[in-house]
Amino acid sequence: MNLTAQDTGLSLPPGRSVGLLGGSFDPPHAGHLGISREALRRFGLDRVVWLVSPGNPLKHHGPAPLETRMEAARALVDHPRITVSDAEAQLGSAFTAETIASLQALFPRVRFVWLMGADNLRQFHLWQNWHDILGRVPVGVLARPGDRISARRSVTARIYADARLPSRESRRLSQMTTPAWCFVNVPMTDLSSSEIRARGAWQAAKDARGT
Ligand SMILES: Nc1ncnc2c1ncn2[C@@H]1O[C@H](COP(=O)(O)OP(=O)(O)OP(=O)(O)O)[C@@H](O)[C@H]1O
Ligand SMILES: O=C(O)c1ccc[n+]([C@@H]2O[C@H](COP(=O)([O-])O)[C@@H](O)[C@H]2O)c1
Repeated sequence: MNLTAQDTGLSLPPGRSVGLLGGSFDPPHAGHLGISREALRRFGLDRVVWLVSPGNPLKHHGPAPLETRMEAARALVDHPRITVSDAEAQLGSAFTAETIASLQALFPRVRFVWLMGADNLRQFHLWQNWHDILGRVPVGVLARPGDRISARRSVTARIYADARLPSRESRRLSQMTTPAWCFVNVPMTDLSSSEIRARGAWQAAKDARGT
């Protein structure tokens, strides 16, 4: 990796707490915005970065082109402390553990927190080097309709039960020694990219822009 911190386009001041919300964002929607705002507040973060992924290793559908998803994400984000980034594609990493390791090497004094919806906690133990992710960064999990209970009963939740930070202490998450994770109940939005794709709304938007 010959990339510098500047090449990533991310301006992340040392000492700050930065939440990383990785996703396909195919397309981005109000649910992503909602959990990002809640993560800023509930986990006491200075910034949330949307890491628009080249592709989720566990999903088999080919996502829309990265540039189309980046453009849609930028158009949707309306918050000064939420940033949209294609750093993962620049880093050339397909897996989250690798992405986090690279970002930590580029921004050694930033306190990163991995963010995800409850659906991802349910299958987190299938991710590559998932123990390594939990060893590297605290993980903030946000409620998602239909997944609150299964997430809390997940393999990860059971194996890392002792590393769970009670939700009333969620603002301490970024300061915690790893492994640490915290599940917060937040106002939920019943939106998903797959449902939007199924409705054909994303295709219609892409057609309208000619992409
Ligand atoms: N409505 C939502 N509530 C809570 N978390 C969400 C919501 N939508 C997305 N997320 C979380 O945001 C991150 C990125 O999600 P992603 O881009 O895959 O969107 P998605 O709606 O989950 O897509 P798909 O329907 O294709 O699975 C994931 O951690 C996911 O759990
Ligand atoms: O690293 C892995 O093995 C891995 C497996 C599944 C998902 N992820 C990451 O989880 C994030 C959410 O994925 P998605 O497609 O549900 O939006 C995104 O950043 C993916 O790269 C990562």
